[in-house]
Amino acid sequence: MTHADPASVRPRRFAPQGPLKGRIRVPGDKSISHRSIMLGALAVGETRVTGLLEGEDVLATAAAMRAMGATVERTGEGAWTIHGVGVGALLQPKGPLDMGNSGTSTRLLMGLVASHPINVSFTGDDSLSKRPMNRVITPLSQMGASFDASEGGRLPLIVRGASPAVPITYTLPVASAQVKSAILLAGLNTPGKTTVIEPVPTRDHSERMLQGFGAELTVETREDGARVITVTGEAELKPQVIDVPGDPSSAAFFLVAALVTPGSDVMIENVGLNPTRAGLVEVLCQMGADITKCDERVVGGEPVADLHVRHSPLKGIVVDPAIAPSMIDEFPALFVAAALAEGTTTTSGLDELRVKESDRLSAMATALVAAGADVEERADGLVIKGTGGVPLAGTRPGFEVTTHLDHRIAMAMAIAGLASGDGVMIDDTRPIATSFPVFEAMLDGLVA
Ligand SMILES: O=C(O)C1=C[C@@H](OP(=O)(O)O)[C@@H](O)[C@H](O)C1
Ligand SMILES: C=C(OP(=O)(O)O)C(=O)O
Repeated sequence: MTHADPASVRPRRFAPQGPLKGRIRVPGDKSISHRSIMLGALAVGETRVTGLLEGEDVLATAAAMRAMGATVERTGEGAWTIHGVGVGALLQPKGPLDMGNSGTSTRLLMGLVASHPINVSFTGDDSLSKRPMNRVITPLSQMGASFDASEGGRLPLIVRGASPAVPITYTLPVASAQVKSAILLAGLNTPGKTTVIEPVPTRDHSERMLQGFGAELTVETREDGARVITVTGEAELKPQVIDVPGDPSSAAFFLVAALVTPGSDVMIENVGLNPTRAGLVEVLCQMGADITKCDERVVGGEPVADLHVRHSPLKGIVVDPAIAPSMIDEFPALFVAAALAEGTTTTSGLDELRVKESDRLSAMATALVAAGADVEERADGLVIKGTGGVPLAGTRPGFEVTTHLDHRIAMAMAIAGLASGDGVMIDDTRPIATSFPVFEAMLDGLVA
């Protein structure tokens, strides 16, 4: 999709609606879907995946793995089979790999390519081309790969893989599961042991899935809380059958929508609640949310539950910055909840939000103020004085929220529209398809 094409933008006003009622099942987890395809493409034999997220980001990963030799086929809704090439056997793609809007595809695939004897060119849309890649270029260069990147370490860029690559021990300077995963994936085809030390735990889907595919991978937690993750290279991965749980980052929008819309009562089925992802539910409960975890179970090696959520009066809190990595993509949704809560919500330690698909601190502050909220933007967080449940005014006629090619800004502000007097006008809903193509249909179904 070319988000940049002005002729095809899809603006929409999200109007106030009655209560949200019913049961929904959000699509599969984006992080796990990317990794299922990548590891399936490296295992010899047939990997079968169900519940795969068929969003544009994951489709970009699928296309890239095909271009490097794997067979990746859709067999039904969310059902995919992958025949991998084996670790070390990725092929030189014929042209550039278009990563679209997806940071995860880009950084993880840069890791995979870095230890293969191939040269790969990566391109992306305007949003992705602004995002920092030096965070992966630095460790992957230490492993022997070389890079021709655009100014400031950005896309478009070329990765020249090293063969053999050199194992490293690397301490993450930023809390980033993408950087961690890029190094571990590079380590798969590197002789010896590659170690990543993460001072602050981040989502651990790569570790879980690498172990599931049979890689030799150990995780130790040091006394200071840092995690030391070591993968042994020249691995042989065994194909798997994977059922992808629902994405908590997608469920987040419906949790907040139900909480802020009077009379709402919604069951969200099959939501992944890996502790490295479940921060939002904890923070919302601290704010007074009525959320019950039902039928807790394990799906695809990940903890899962059905979440029963009912409209609740929320109160503002000071959000502990230590919880940020476990809800890093959920802050846009949380900011909307804060705008409708009683009292002040203070967030900090969120510098990473400035380098996502957009600068999410600035984009959300601007958007919420335009919708009538009281927001102060600080260097590393937002301070939001809530209305105590009184609907926001909504955007003025002729004004629209700019989503900056950022799906999460679009969805968060769509939810704000439900709890507003005049609704919220969004400039372009197309970015939503990167992570949650059925978002609007699901929302429209719940308020019908
Ligand atoms: O590893 C992943 O799948 C992801 C890691 C996070 O990014 P960072 O590693 O940049 O924090 C997150 O924001 C992104 O949506 C998905
Ligand atoms: C940051 C996100 O994704 P990515 O980094 O993969 O573009 C996101 O989905 O919120």
